[in-house]
Amino acid sequence: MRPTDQPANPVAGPARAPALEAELRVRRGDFTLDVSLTAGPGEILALLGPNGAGKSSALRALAGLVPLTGGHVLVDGADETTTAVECRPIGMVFQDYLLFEHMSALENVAFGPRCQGAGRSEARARAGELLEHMDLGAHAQSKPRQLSGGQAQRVALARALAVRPRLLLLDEPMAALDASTRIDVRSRLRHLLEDFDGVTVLVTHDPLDAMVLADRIAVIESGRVVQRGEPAEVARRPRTSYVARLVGLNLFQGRGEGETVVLDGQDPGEAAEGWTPDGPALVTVREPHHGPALVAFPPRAVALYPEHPHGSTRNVWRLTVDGIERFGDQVRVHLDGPPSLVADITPAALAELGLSRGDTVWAGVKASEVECYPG
Ligand SMILES: Nc1ncnc2c1ncn2[C@@H]1O[C@H](COP(=O)(O)OP(=O)(O)OP(=O)(O)O)[C@@H](O)[C@H]1O
Repeated sequence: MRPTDQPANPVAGPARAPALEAELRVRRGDFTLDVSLTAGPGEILALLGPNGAGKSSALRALAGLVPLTGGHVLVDGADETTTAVECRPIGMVFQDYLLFEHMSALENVAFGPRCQGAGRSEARARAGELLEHMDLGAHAQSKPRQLSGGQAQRVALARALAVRPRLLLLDEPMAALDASTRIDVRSRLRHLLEDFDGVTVLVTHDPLDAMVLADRIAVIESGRVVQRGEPAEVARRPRTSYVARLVGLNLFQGRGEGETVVLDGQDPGEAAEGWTPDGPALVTVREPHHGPALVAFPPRAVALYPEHPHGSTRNVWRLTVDGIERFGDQVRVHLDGPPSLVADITPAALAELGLSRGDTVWAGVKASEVECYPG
């Protein structure tokens, strides 16, 4: 039986104030990780980053699977830094789920509670509740090999939640699924975690996972957090070229001088051919900005012209076509600058312009399409 102080919701844990506060310093060979992570009750924090950035190392350090060379891990205010792995209040879902093949789904989920000292019927009752919650009641007696990828993932999630963790660690939980299953599983996972009042830390290198699932994102590159914020903020105002590529924006670094940003490494005095007062090294923005600045705009905001355009477009650069590729129902044109950027245009516009590699073209972006923020 469930202890009387446990809430009826099978996913919720004890009613303490859950939170994560971690400083993680880890050495793995030549690689050093040095990140701080915090998350509030019920929050899903995504660790997003390229291969080898240190995301899994951070997750494993939280779990106690790799030792810290410095820092601490506080869960609900309790210091778990030196707590043995098996005694930490954590649940973990690995990429390949690691379900026990010889056990049924129910037995897999009941395993953790049994290890925690729950009686057989209590553990099975809890496992049954969780499987029902995961919409897997009909599969309780199935062995892992009889389950689809999405079902196996939900059993793994139920198993991780069965120990009533305060910290749920998900390592690339979508990686083993094919593309069509991922879409369904992604939205379902968000829904399943809605009632979990502990902290979830999710590792992914897929920006869509992070955008759809997470309340907050920490972007890790080379063992450091390079950007953190809510998904919409990260998508709108990327701070590194890696993030800009992920969210599909052109990004430049420069210096704000009022409504003009002078791009780094581009001296307006050494303007290239085609220089105009709104020339290649300058970006006009809507709000005045002073000091180090980042400017970002989407490829679809770039219009291409065979001649210098006349009209209200404030940013006009003469660029060279470096490559052309299909991009959904659009065409992506890679342009060599300064500034080097990508433009998404329609196939009809491409045909009209008759562009090919090496051609020069005029690119225009309205100031109202440019996002400018402190660099
Ligand atoms: N067991 C290990 N011993 C030594 N170095 C390791 C070990 N595991 C990982 N590393 C190194 O630590 C660095 C970070 O790896 P980690 O797996 O944490 O990155 P990641 O961001 O999770 O990457 P991926 O997305 O490829 O899984 C890498 O440079 C890797 O080579």
